[in-house]
Amino acid sequence: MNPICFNDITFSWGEQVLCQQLNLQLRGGKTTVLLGRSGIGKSTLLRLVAGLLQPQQGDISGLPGKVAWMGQQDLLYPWLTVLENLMLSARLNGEKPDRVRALALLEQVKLSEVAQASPDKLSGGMRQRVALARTLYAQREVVLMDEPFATLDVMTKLSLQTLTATLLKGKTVLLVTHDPLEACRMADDIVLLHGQPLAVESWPVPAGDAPRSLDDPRLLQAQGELFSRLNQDEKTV
Ligand SMILES: Nc1ncnc2c1ncn2[C@@H]1O[C@H](COP(=O)(O)OP(=O)(O)OP(=O)(O)O)[C@@H](O)[C@H]1O
Repeated sequence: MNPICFNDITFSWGEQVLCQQLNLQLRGGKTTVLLGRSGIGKSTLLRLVAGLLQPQQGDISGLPGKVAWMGQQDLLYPWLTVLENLMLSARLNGEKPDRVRALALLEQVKLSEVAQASPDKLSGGMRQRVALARTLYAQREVVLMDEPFATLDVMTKLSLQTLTATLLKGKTVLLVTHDPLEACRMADDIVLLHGQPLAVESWPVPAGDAPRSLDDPRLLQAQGELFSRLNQDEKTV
């Protein structure tokens, strides 16, 4: 699978130069986590990849025509059932909805029993599982995730991390998060963002494949080291 490359990207919000001739390569078929203090520019980079923003200079290469997006808000429609929400992209694209595949995905995220329910009847964690199934239904090679678990309680978050890392294996995933533990559990590659204009730093991931188990003491040690590094950045602001 192709890498996604930021080639000499310059982007400013008015006078604020967010990045200047930024170069970054994301491995194809792997999960890259972007970490950095609040306001550093993580979401802006994600939106540049999604094509929602255009750089003033440079380009991003290696992208397929369409990418999937999963954010903090699940954007489920309450007037559609869970199953209909899953298959909505097919309807919007004028394709025949694949009910069998949608039901199989609901089974993978352990929500078969609520296929005909309204999303309004589900908990926050269940709704994000529907959003994950909808992301998988779209069958995109590239998945962009902007803090998808930020609003969930810690136990729900941990189980969603495991499910997501398992089901998205093999796709090119770019995940923005504030959470060092999430990064250490889910990443194949970790990229730290510092400064303005942005500089990127590659950070070592803990041993083993994602999703990494909480039982592994190396995970908690790696989380601590990453937390200290991020804390240094906070102090310099
Ligand atoms: N629509 C906008 N117009 C002007 N400036 C913006 C806009 N969106 C973001 N910015 C600025 O760009 C910078 C980076 O914002 P961005 O949302 O990308 O950061 P972030 O790292 O994702 O932050 P957080 O972790 O808090 O979500 C911030 O200084 C922000 O104020």
